[in-house]
Amino acid sequence: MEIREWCHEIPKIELHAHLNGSIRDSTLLELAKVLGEKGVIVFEDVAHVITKNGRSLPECFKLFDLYHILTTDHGTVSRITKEVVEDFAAENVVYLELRTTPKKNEAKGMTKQSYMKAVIDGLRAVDTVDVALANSDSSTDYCLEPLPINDTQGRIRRNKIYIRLLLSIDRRETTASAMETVDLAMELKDAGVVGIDLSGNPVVGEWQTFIPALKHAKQLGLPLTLHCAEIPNQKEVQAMLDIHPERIGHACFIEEEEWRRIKSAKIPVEICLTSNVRTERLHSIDDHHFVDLYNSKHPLALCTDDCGLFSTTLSNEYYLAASTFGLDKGQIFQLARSAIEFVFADNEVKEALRNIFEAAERKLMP
Ligand SMILES: CNc1ncnc2c1ncn2[C@@H]1O[C@H](COP(=O)(O)O)[C@@H](O)[C@H]1O
Ligand SMILES: [Zn+2]
Repeated sequence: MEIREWCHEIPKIELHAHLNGSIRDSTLLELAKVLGEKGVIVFEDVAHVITKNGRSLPECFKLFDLYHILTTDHGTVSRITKEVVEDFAAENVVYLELRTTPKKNEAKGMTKQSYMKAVIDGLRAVDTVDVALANSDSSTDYCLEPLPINDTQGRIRRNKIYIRLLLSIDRRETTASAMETVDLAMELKDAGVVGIDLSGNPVVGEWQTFIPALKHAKQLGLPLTLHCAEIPNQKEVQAMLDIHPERIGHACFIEEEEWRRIKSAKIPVEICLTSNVRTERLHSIDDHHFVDLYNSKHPLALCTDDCGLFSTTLSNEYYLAASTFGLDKGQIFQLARSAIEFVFADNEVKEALRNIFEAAERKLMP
């Protein structure tokens, strides 16, 4: 089997995917058309931006503001969640930690709670794959059991995807708003929320603003993953490491001294190759810090970040790593499997994932 196809076939774990960055282009265009007809936006202007290829980091954040206009109602939030999960499942992603920023929108009668309910409703509506969402020790309220479906030959065939949610704090938020998100994450623990992310435009916001909420999360036992060093900011990186995050994302502009800390604390790094290349975080993919981390056996996981925005898939990220850095099938499989150890879900899920990879190894490894 060709390596590209094989990267699609192997089970994969996605740890860094933003809901609104993972929307299908076709859905965005459809939503834009409706809002265009209502006169809320000018469709032609928006269509041009959605289908554009290269995107600088500042352009990405402008685009997110547009996405959020397109997706601000409960029904649309449920729809995009359902589609995003189905798309990841179609890439043989067996565990997805999906992150999203709970949003308040008074005009739409939306609260952070009702936004998250819409996300969870979207997970319930998934019908191409079995969704395992509830923590094993929780009530069965959120246990999702969609009906079996037939494959093209009429046989009943179901794949299963484990989903866990991370609630994101946007760097534009106030301390009070960030605190509210952490409390909501705690409330929704039984519904599959397993941690907190800090994301948003890296040139926006002061680190001090987020400290109370991040410390609060720590005290509540919620693991943290932080968007770290997407732009050079050594002071902030140091402060981020002081808070002992369970994982970090990107880590593009890290000085030697901080790498030493990250490596000695073995903090897993979520690597987003296409995202970093597209947003011009490095001169060439050959210079990516993946190489140093991989060679020094540092814990890392390949992730998509925003598969819609960057027109990628997790299979493609594995193929990119294989073809750029010369990894063979055995190394790629091991890389995919190693991500089990960095998921925020409990040991029971980790054990189930180990079994999935063991079965896949027998089937797919030469
Ligand atoms: C490209 N690198 C990135 N760096 C930082 N934050 C990013 C990001 N990509 C996405 N987001 C964050 O995720 C939000 C969209 O998903 P949700 O509305 O939460 O579902 C963006 O508004 C931004 O805050
Ligand atoms: Zn991200």
